[in-house]
Amino acid sequence: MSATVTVRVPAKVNVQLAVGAARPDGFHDLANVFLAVGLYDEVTVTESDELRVTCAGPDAGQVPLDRTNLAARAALALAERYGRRPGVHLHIAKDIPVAGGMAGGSADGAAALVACDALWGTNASREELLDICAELGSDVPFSLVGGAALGTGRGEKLRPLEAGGTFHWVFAMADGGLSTPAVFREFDRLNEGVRIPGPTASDELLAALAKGDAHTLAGALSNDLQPAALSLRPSLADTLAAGRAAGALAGLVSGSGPTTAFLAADAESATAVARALLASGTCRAARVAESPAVGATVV
Ligand SMILES: C[C@@](CO)(OP(=O)(O)O)[C@H](O)COP(=O)(O)OP(=O)(O)OC[C@H]1O[C@@H](n2ccc(N)nc2=O)[C@H](O)[C@@H]1O
Ligand SMILES: Nc1ncnc2c1ncn2[C@@H]1O[C@H](COP(=O)(O)OP(=O)(O)O)[C@@H](O)[C@H]1O
Repeated sequence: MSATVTVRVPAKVNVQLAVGAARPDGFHDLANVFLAVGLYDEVTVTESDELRVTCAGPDAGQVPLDRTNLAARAALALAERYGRRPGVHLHIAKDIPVAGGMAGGSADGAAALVACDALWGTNASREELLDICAELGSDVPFSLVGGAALGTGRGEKLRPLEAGGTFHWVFAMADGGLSTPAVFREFDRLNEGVRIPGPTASDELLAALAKGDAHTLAGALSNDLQPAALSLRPSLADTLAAGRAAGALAGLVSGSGPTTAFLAADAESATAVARALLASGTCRAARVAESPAVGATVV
């Protein structure tokens, strides 16, 4: 048992996000094809008198440092389950955009859980950790496992998927975030009176993912939340147009947005698309990243 543990955890993009009708509990059933991408946060935990959260990085000012922080909630949940005092300092080195549709908060929750488990020597089983993750949020279990997975239910029930080869992405970060509940509410408003079929994953998309075929994957990318995100943030249409004009195979809103994701044919093309996106003035930053990436890992 060491006095400090650091865990690295990736962001995600949803290569397919099929959304069903609102459930009585307010959530939506999903067919959520998650892919972990190589943009990372790092969470470092150290023994401390009391629970404390600090955060560094360009978006750090937007991260809550109280007990609503998902990293703090994860530490509290594990401590409660094992009858421990949650005395830790959690430091988040944040590179994943905040409220960007890339599951940054979920990533920090999963990372803190793995880090506290190692620091405290609780040796929780994978199933227990996944259980706690699902209590923390719909996206948190995927941040733990990484790679590629199909999330059903509200996204928390995972089936690992094969992802052959490396995919090259460009992420265009927008100014400000979008609230996930607000985007789901806008989805409901836009679909009022519409009969929404049960969400299912596309066989073509899963086959392209398994083969590592970027061109076919590009044609199959889809996000049912995109119209809602565009309705709340119309300027994202300009970013999508700029990325496509710059030679991306395809572009889409990442999850609930407002980050937009572009699939490129190769690393060279990704670099060119990122440069053109930044020059277009339609985003605040453009970053290249590869997928798949491994889930929360002690470093
Ligand atoms: C949309 C997605 C796609 O992966 O990601 P983001 O874009 O936020 O990263 C996820 O479904 C977000 O998951 P997560 O951010 O963990 O959401 P949660 O904390 O579980 O739920 C926040 C709120 O979002 C709505 N919500 C979330 C998941 C779901 N399947 N149906 C919903 O309607 C509900 O209003 C819920 O109260
Ligand atoms: N560790 C964290 N990092 C970022 N945001 C957090 C964290 N913990 C709680 N939050 C809250 O969660 C909200 C959603 O953030 P985030 O997970 O980054 O985006 P998204 O749900 O779009 O993927 C933030 O606006 C913030 O209030």
